[in-house]
Amino acid sequence: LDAGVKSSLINFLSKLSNNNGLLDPVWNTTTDPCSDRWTGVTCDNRHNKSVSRLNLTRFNLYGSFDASYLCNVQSLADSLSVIILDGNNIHGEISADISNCTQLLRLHLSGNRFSGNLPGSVSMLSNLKRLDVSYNNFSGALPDLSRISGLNMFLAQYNQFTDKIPQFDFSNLQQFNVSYNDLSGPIPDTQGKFDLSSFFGNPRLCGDPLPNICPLTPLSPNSEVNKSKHAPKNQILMFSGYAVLGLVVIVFIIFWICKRRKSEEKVEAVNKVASSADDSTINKSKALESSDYKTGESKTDFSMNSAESGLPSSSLVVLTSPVVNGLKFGELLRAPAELLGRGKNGTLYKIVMETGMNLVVKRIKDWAISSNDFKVLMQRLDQAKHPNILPALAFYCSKQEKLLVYEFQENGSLFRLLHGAEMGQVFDWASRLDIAAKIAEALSFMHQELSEDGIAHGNLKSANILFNKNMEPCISEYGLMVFDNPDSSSFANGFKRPAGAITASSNAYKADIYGLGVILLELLTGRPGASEETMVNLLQVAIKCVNRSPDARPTISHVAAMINTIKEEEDRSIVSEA
Ligand SMILES: Nc1ncnc2c1ncn2[C@@H]1O[C@H](COP(=O)(O)OP(=O)(O)OP(=O)(O)O)[C@@H](O)[C@H]1O
Repeated sequence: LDAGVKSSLINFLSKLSNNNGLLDPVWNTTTDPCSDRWTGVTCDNRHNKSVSRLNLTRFNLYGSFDASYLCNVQSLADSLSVIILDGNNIHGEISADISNCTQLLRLHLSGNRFSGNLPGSVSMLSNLKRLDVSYNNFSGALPDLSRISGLNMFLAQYNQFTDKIPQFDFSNLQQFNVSYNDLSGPIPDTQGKFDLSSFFGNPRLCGDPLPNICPLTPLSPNSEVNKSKHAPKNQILMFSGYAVLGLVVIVFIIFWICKRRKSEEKVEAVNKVASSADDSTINKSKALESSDYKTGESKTDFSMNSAESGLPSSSLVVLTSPVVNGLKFGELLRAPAELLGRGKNGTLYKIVMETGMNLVVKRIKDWAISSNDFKVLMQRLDQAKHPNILPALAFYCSKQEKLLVYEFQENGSLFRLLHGAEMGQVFDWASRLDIAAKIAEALSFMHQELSEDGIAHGNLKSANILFNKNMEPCISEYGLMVFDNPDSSSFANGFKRPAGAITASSNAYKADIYGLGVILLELLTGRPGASEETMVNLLQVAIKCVNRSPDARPTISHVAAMINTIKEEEDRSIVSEA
């Protein structure tokens, strides 16, 4: 390969010092990126052996992304169609040189610490199909990408973008998300293609599909009405109306904040004396463990017991979720409930709220964790957000009772899909591989994000992979590490968990890898339809994951990278076959 390309790649990587030395020994001047298969580099051998893809997902890269090394070297820029740097620790700004990578189809920078503006020069990448800058610290206005007519994915959630949403060519966009930024003003007409979840978390955005209606814009000075002789008087009246309205809103907000503070103080006081009150609550509510929840009209056993005990409604902590704003404990208790399952970790109930929303309450038994540690754990988990992880919406904790509230997922679990009554339905190989890649990515994100806190999933299995309303797989019940006696533990699908799969929290990450391996085996042992080579490759990954020795199991970043490579090879072969 061209020496210039090789040295640009090495220079590019040298700016991204690698913590665990995974790439450095492989990428060096004495080897060839294509013939020696540099990690993360894919070549197009049909066109004079040129570098077509760079996928360095989760390689612990730390440093800055210097686009000039990739995009200012003509022969590299002419062939590079994919740059994926998801899930690293890359910081700094993206230089305008990115626009010289004119052949780019995919630019994925999700889950890093990029900051500054997303440069306007991105809009010159006219071939771009997918742009993912989500989960970073980008700020400033979103660039105008309306000229990129083929763009079908734009993800920018969880940044600090400001100003209005510019015009996009929504007719081609299939995925669009700008939630959790600081955008303002009216949402452009998306042709009804995207729902609330694409825009949530921007308090100053308004208009469809958000519930808040945009305020009427003041008439322009040239409008006919303003030309009338009463115009100045009308304007004064209108603006003083706005001022009065603004004042009322401010007074209301101050009043509301004071009220909230007061109730928070109350909660703290209540929590301090909670232990004695809680004990009596639990004793009462424990009685219901013997009799199941009843669905329907009448009050549930749970509601009666808890109501009697006078449990403070404020003891339910609602996390930062737009889904259940203002959820009250009393509402949960009053709502009809249905027993979904009794697992080894506790009992699960489906709750139908008055609003029609379906929630799930997980009641964990005998978890020897202090209320304070539980709160810290829940808040930490709430900060590590990933689209394929089902977040808890709220939690309640007392000395012995821990409750967790989740959104009910109508589409069921992977376990049900693979082994349940619906197993006859079409569930092709591409979907299985996609699920494997997404679960591995999500778990990799969580392990990395929570590595300092030592929080693993602890009970990863196909019954805990739920499909959301878009049939995206989501890992549920993350972080509820209720460890059991490893000898007695087996998976519902018949795979035996080996002794040592879960023994201590230090080993819990490896237990997650084991759980993932079992899920991969479940995905593999379903119906055929895949290319044999791809299945064998995935099988090899699964076998590595379920190694009896926890130390011999790969890390999650390796697993995610291996599955991604398999998926990309499969995608490529499908494209070339087509
Ligand atoms: N949020 C949810 N929405 C819809 N179904 C759910 C949700 N959470 C769990 N389920 C399903 O409810 C059933 C019971 O869940 P539960 O967590 O009690 O079982 P389990 O995973 O076997 O138990 P444990 O986690 O204690 O080992 C499972 O089939 C699970 O897939």
